Formats: sequence, C-alpha cells, structure tokens
Amino acid sequence: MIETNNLSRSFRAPDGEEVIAVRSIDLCIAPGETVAVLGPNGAGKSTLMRMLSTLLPPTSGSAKVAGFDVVTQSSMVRERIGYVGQGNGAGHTQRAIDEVVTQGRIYGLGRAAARQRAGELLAVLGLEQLAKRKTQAMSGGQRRRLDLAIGLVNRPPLLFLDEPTTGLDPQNRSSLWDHILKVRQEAHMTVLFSTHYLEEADQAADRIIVVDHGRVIADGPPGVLKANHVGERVTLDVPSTAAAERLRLLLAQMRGVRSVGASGCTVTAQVDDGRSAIAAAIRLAQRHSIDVVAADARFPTLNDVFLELTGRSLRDAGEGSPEAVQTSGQPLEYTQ
Ligand SMILES: Nc1ncnc2c1ncn2[C@@H]1O[C@H](COP(=O)(O)OP(=O)(O)OP(=O)(O)O)[C@@H](O)[C@H]1O
Repeated sequence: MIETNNLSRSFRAPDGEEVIAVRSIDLCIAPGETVAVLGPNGAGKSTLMRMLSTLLPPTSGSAKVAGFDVVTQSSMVRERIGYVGQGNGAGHTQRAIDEVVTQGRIYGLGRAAARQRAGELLAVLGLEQLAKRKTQAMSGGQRRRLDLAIGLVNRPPLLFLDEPTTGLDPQNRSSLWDHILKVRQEAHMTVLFSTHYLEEADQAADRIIVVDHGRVIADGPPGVLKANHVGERVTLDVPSTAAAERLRLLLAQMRGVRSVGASGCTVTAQVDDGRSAIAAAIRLAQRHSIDVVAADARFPTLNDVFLELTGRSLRDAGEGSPEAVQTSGQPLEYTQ
C-alpha cells in the first residue's frame, strides 16, 4: 500500500540553514496494516505523512501510495487516501453535515449521493444529532470526529491521521479511537497515524515506526520492539551494598540475563523472560547465602523502548496533572 525509496525532504530555514526533516526513508506498508509513527517533536513525522499524502513534494527519493507515484500521479493517490491533519476542525465554518457534503462534492459525488454519504458517516461517528450544528459550537472531540468523517468521504482504502487525538481529554481520545478502529475494521482500511501518546500506539497499532532526526530508528510490532530493545526487567533488593555487588556479579553469569547493574541495595537485570529469571535469580542468591528482601519483575513499555533507542530521558510533561492520573497514555517530552 505504501512503498518509499530513499524518501527525503529538507527545508530552508529563515536563517538560510538547511533543515533535513526526513532522511532517506525506505518503508513498505502492506494493505490492512495499522501503523503508528512515533517520535519526539520535530522528528519528521508530519513531513513524512504530508509527503505520502501528496501535500508536500519530496526533495529526493520516491514514494508509491496505493500503487501510484506521489509526485507524478498525485491525483490518483488523492482519490485513494483520506487525510486528517492536525487542524482540529480549524477552517470549518458550515454546519457539520454541510462540511461533509462539500467534501463529497469535491470528490465528485452528486448532491444526493453526497448527502447520503454524509448522513452515513455522521451516524457511524456518533454525530447524527449534531448534523445541523455549526462546527464552532462543537466540542474538540466532536470536531475531531467530524474531521474523520470528512477524511472518510471517498471511502479511502488508506487513511492518514496526523496526531488525531492531540488536545483531547482521555475520555474523548478513547472514544475517537473506538470510532477509528470501528471504521477501519468495517472498511478493511490501511491506517498510518502519528501520535505522542504511547499507549494509543501500543493498543491500536500492529506495527510501530519510531522516527528520530528524520530517520527510522526502529520498526516492528509493539511486542517485538519491547522484547528486542528492552527485554523484561527483574529487580532484587538485598540487605547491603556489598550483597548487591556480589549478586550483580552472579547474575551477570546467569543465562537469559542481557545486562545487570547495582545501585545501593538494589540489583536490576534486563532479562529475556522475567518470570523464569526472577525465580532463578532468587535460587541463585539463596545458594550463595544472599537474602533477597524484595523482588519484582517488570514488563517493558514503549516508554522504555524510547529511552533505550534514543538514549534520552523521557519526561511526562503532564506529571502530577489530573490527565496524567487518569491515563497512562503519556505525552512525550524529551530532555537531553
Ligand atoms: N515548512 C517548514 N519550513 C522549515 N522547516 C520545517 C518546515 N516544516 C517542518 N520543518 C522542520 O522539519 C523538522 C520536522 O518537522 P515535522 O513537523 O515533520 O516534525 P514532527 O515529528 O511532525 O513534529 P511534531 O511532533 O512537533 O508535530 C522540524 O525541525 C521542523 O522545524
């Protein structure tokens, strides 16, 4: 469905400096996949999606979308894609139904067909009751659903969603995803979306592409990324720093341990399989007369994958805020 070859895009900044937003990306996305593009601010996610949806020409390299070249056959591509940008309903001034009808007419539907399609989409997206409401009088979540309706008018086999849930509260994020996943399943669509919420990517995507500094630095199903880049983590507390150091040396020799470190009275090991490693580690400690006062196995999150891949610490921007308490989908913010 999407194939890119050395796809690149640079910009000339106002000070004359060249900004390389996307660097030589080679991608292959099969029909039916739901793929999340993750990365910090400025990583190149939007630029990549805008090139694939023909909104921005590449500086070099090429891309085929739905079998057509994004530059030389852009109109064929546009007929086959839906694109929901970061606009959050901006620019809509008409009533909800009229916005969708207008889009249908742009795609060449007759008046009656456009009205019928608009009615169907508003119903599917739970906006039926708001059909006659002007978009300015709709909530953020409702406007995002309207954006989605507009993006789906032409029954696209491929849907691009650029940060579809940014700015929504957790409840609206979850509701929007329910709608996206429902239409994806019913229409057997391929979906490529970017997000700053790791949990969304974890739950909705079959595959995750991590972009940093314009390059793809990891690509795979969420479970595979976690297993390959982080592994599971076992933490053991012992009574003294001397005991922790002894245990660290023992664990370093244990099968299935990828790396191990000690800090104070705590020993932490990255392992292939946390469940079996925790039992084996406790037995090993007992054989060497080291008391284990507490033990814990932790499964990796996409947060851990980011830390491992970028080497940068990741800070939850909303830490302590009500939103951070209500959801574990955390906005990303990097600190060097
Ligand atoms: N029109 C432009 N002119 C100059 N630089 C640009 C332009 N568009 C993007 N860039 C630069 O290209 C880089 C990638 O930007 P892009 O918007 O693709 O990142 P992103 O990963 O989508 O970021 P965000 O998560 O903040 O939306 C950034 O350094 C950005 O400043």
